[in-house]
Amino acid sequence: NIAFNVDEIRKDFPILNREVNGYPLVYLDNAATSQTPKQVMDAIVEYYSNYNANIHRGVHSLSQEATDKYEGARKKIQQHFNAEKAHEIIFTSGTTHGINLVASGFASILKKGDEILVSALEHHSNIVPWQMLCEKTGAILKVIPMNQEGELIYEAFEDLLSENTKMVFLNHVSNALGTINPIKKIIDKAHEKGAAVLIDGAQAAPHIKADVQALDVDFYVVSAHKMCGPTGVGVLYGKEEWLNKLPPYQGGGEMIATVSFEKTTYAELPHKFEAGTPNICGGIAFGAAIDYMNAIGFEAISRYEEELLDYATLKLQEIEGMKLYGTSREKTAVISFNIEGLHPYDIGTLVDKMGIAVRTGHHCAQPIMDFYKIPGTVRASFSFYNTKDEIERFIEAVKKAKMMLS
Ligand SMILES: Cc1ncc(COP(=O)(O)O)c(CNc2co[nH]c2=O)c1O
Repeated sequence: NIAFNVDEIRKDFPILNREVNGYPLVYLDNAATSQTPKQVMDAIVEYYSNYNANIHRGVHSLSQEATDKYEGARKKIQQHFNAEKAHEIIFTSGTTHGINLVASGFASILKKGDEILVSALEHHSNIVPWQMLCEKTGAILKVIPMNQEGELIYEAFEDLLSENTKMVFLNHVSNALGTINPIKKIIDKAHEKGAAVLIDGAQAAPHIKADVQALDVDFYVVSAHKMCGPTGVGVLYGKEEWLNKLPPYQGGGEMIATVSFEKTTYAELPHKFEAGTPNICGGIAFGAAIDYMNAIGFEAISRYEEELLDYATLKLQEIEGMKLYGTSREKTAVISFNIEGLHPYDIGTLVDKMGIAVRTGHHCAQPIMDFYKIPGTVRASFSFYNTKDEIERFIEAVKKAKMMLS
């Protein structure tokens, strides 16, 4: 890994030099989407400049080149997540697509009265597909509760588990609070009851290098745009045994072996789940993003982001009326907060006038806001290319916004 030098790293992100409302941009909305280094942009330009062609089955050289690069990216992603086989990596359009693919597949497995467990910390994209599945199958959705610190209550999870539990799904990291969930413990416990586990890794992927074999997880989903890649592409990792049990998600080209009006047979993994022309460039650029982050190193990224988180937390807590949500000791560099008597939306709008980009609202995690009985929060989420100077500007802007609103 290269020595961690944030000033050198920032040179890879042209957008960080721009101004917003006459101020230098301070981008602290990384949990929504990360910024894109020029190494990833170069991979996109290179694809469309030199080897854009439709993949698989093409007999011409350009198609073979594009296919090799696309399948090469799949292998890179397989190695990154330490999947046993490349065909356990299914390209998707992102986390939401991956979750819907699995939930849809379980419609042919679950029956009335089966139970599926979801955590209270989930993003809507890891709640709604499962509610739709329950509507279809008569399965019962049960919720693993959270505590005031924004952590799952493990004992309650154990109590909810029963012989009827067929699936457990939760995020590796909460997008609204930053809480890192004890997923290995949960996976092992769920497997004791024979339940399959899907982990939503969208928010973990930019901070933690998940090892799917060590976790023994059944499904793990991520989006490229959370980890320096482009939007519109992600992957679903699934254990081969599980992916072979699920029916195809979409019908069309690529996902078939033979088609006749009498009978159609489906392709082997991974193509069974990859109908139609995929986001070829997106998949290749995702591979470039993984190379980029691994060159810096997740250990170095994690250490640096922890420094940023501790510093920002300390400085925010100096502000009178500050209330932080998500105070687990195990968390990534995400801070959700409110200031007594002020609406998060007003704070977010005012700091934007000073060039600071944060997100306000329920963050597609309304059950968490309901738990805390609040309409939403201001969420600042940091990445390895943010600096302490930017945190100081952010804190000053919050203080100024508070003054203007009081
Ligand atoms: C935990 C989690 N799961 C799933 C998703 C959906 O990912 P997508 O399919 O790539 O959209 C998100 C996106 N989270 C956010 C998107 O904008 N602000 C956020 O916090 C997320 O944070």
